[in-house]
Amino acid sequence: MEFDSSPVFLNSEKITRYIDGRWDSLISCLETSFVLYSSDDGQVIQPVRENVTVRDYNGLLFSMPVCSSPHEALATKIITVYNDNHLRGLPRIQGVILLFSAVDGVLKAILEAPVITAKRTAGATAVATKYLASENPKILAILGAGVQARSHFEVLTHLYNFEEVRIWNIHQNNGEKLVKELNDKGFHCVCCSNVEEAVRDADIIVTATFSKTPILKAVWVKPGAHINVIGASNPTSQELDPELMRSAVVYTDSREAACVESGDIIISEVEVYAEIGEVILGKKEAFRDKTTVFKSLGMAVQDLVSAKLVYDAYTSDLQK
Ligand SMILES: NC(=O)C1=CN([C@@H]2O[C@H](COP(=O)(O)OP(=O)(O)OC[C@H]3O[C@@H](n4cnc5c(N)ncnc54)[C@H](O)[C@@H]3O)[C@@H](O)[C@H]2O)C=CC1
Ligand SMILES: O=C(O)C1=NCCCC1
Repeated sequence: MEFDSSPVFLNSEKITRYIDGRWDSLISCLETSFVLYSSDDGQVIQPVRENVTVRDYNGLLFSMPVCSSPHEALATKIITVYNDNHLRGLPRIQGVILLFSAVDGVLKAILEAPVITAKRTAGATAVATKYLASENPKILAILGAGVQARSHFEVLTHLYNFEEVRIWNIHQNNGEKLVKELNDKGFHCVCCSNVEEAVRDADIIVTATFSKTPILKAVWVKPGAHINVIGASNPTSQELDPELMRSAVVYTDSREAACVESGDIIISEVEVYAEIGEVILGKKEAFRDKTTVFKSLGMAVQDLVSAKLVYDAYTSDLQK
């Protein structure tokens, strides 16, 4: 019997076709992935990711393997993160996700990683925000104007009807460019010239930068705000002032990863109160009235469920 073992290759354009406009499905898959990860029953096996430093070029290589029994799938995301790539006119994050069957080990698909990384990170934030933010948020502030800033704008404006969306970027011209791009699509956003102005009275704040040192201070943040911390994914970088970290209830995606990868947690010496999966499971409380931080590191299981969503949509399209 012939066995066609060739995996399909899904490039960014194809992935966009199968994932765009599907925020609700993606958010629901990601919510499930948080629950599976934080359950104690071993349905998801996900070691802390490995990384290799490329010292000469300010780069990193990450390897992120995972097995999810309920999905009968294995995946590994392999990405490079090159902080100086904007100077080369290249994206900072590049790579692929390999999706295998857990039943027979067959490699089903190779998917370019950037679009899924952008969407699943924002989708994961959406899940955390749904549980942790105040019920009727009016002001959104986004710090950063890159890939994650865009996907976070998309998902959070999909979930909420904000009265105001403010964007700040270290290079104001890029902040203005993003604001123009969004306003041309019919939104109403404003570009702020400093962080304090951007976050004043904000109900939801997203930090999505490559800053190594804190950009957001406790005194600027409204008590009860919810902050999604997307950048600073290594033990020596911070986006939040330690005082702010200490004044908030801190949630994360993976406690195990946070304790070795998050500078915001390690340097501030704060306790992680809960994984967001534990909140969804009802094992830990969602303190909506307090200032909350969701420290997102990014998990391989998020890539697995998102890659599977895209792959399943692609294969079912082929059968039509
Ligand atoms: N938690 C997660 O699952 C994931 C986190 N990330 C992290 O999110 C952050 C943003 O990633 P992308 O949007 O893909 O990158 P990007 O390159 O598209 O955007 C980066 C933004 O950071 C700004 N920036 C750079 N240096 C800065 C500094 N010193 N201070 C303030 N702003 C600065 C840039 O102007 C730009 O607006 C990175 O830290 C990345 O590692 C990325 C993917 C997944
Ligand atoms: O989960 C991911 O994907 C990433 N996390 C932090 C660094 C860049 C990519």
